[in-house]
Amino acid sequence: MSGHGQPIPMTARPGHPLSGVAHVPGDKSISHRSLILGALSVGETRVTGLLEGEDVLDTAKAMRAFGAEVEKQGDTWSVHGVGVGGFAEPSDVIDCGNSGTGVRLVMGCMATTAITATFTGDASLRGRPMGRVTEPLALFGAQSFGRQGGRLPMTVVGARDPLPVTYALPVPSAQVKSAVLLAGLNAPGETVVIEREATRDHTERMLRGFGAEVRVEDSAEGRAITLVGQPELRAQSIVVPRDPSSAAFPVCAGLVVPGSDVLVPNIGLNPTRAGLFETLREMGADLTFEGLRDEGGEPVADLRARFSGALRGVEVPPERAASMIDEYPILSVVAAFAEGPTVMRGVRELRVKESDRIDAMAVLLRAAGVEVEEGPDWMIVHGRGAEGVEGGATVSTRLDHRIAMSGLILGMAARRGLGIDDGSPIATSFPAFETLMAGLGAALVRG
Ligand SMILES: O=C(O)C1=C[C@@H](OP(=O)(O)O)[C@@H](O)[C@H](O)C1
Ligand SMILES: C=C(OP(=O)(O)O)C(=O)O
Repeated sequence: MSGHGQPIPMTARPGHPLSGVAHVPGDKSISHRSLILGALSVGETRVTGLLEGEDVLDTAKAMRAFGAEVEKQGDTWSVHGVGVGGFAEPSDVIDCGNSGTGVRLVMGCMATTAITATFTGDASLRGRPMGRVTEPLALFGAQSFGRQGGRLPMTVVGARDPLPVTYALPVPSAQVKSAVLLAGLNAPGETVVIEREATRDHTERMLRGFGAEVRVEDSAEGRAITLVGQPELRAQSIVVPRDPSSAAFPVCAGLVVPGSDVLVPNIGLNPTRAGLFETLREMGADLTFEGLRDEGGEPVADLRARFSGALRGVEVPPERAASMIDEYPILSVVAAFAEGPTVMRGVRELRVKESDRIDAMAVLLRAAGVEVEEGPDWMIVHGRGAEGVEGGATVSTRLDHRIAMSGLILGMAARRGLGIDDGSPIATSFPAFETLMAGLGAALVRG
């Protein structure tokens, strides 16, 4: 839904150690893909553990607009798909709200069907670049007409006789990779995407799970993913794992709030998503993976985060960026409490998320008394270590859920707490955040 209603000012105060068990919601990336691949399949896909955040609910609405039946029955979501190439033309504008993943993946999966759809979103999404998706979609024969700079609202006219495509990603983006692969579903022959840096691989894995033929080969140019077009996707039963990007918030809170001991069970540690946890361990965090096991071919563990007061700054390897791209805002909060500088390079993509996250975090941390340096694709946070973080400010969250949650966690550990002007975007990815953090003992108030 465009817009988030009334802003919800919130304040986090220090002095309360966090303890207990935090069950975070379902993975956002896998939730979007479950609905989309279910809608492109023949038969009924049943999904449990779906993230019921605004981003994913907007994708559910979009799938209904293209003709799939999507409904919730008890704890299970049911999707009756229309099959590859079976999308109907929506009768109204598709509003993807705050979700880059939603709009880019849905554009991909309609772009090789002879229908037209117009997309929009909230003020944040209308400011984000769509050319990165419409350029490869044009190679299939799709046309697009948007605002200047490739911005929403945008109309996509699907290709009548799509051609298969070979495309080398110019940016490390799983959203672009996925849009091209989803478009390739309804093109004859083989569609190939080549990525220099491995990004999250849920689309490849799930396409295989739904019965498509997907090959992955490593070559000198990078990772080549080949999809054989026009498969009949078969409906599946999906259990969505819990989201490591949401787990990052209670985990990092446990590391920076004195006296804390927090358990976050059942978190997927797919290597294309787990870069933050590796980085935190390099910083000397008391973070353990309990009951490490294999579930559905992916490593899963219960994460236990304990405050130790012994965090040190590190240099995050740029090649790790894709595996923790959504976690830099909360990492920069942990870095503020560590001893010495934390250097983050190769993070240009942060500038085109729900907000310019380098700028948003630099402004937030400086307002809290932390020194930050930044450049086009880098940021250095000068950790305060034993001196502690002052806090005390009220900062703008810029329609960005991750900035909002990162600000509140900083406030739980800073001497004078921290206020945010609007916590409403948190509902896009983590609607239970406030209740869950309060359940651990955090002092969070509205206003
Ligand atoms: O494919 C996905 O589900 C996502 C990919 C990432 O975006 P990019 O692929 O644009 O980096 C990430 O930031 C987003 O939250 C989810
Ligand atoms: C970048 C994010 O999401 P999206 O691109 O789907 O809006 C995010 O959740 O941090």
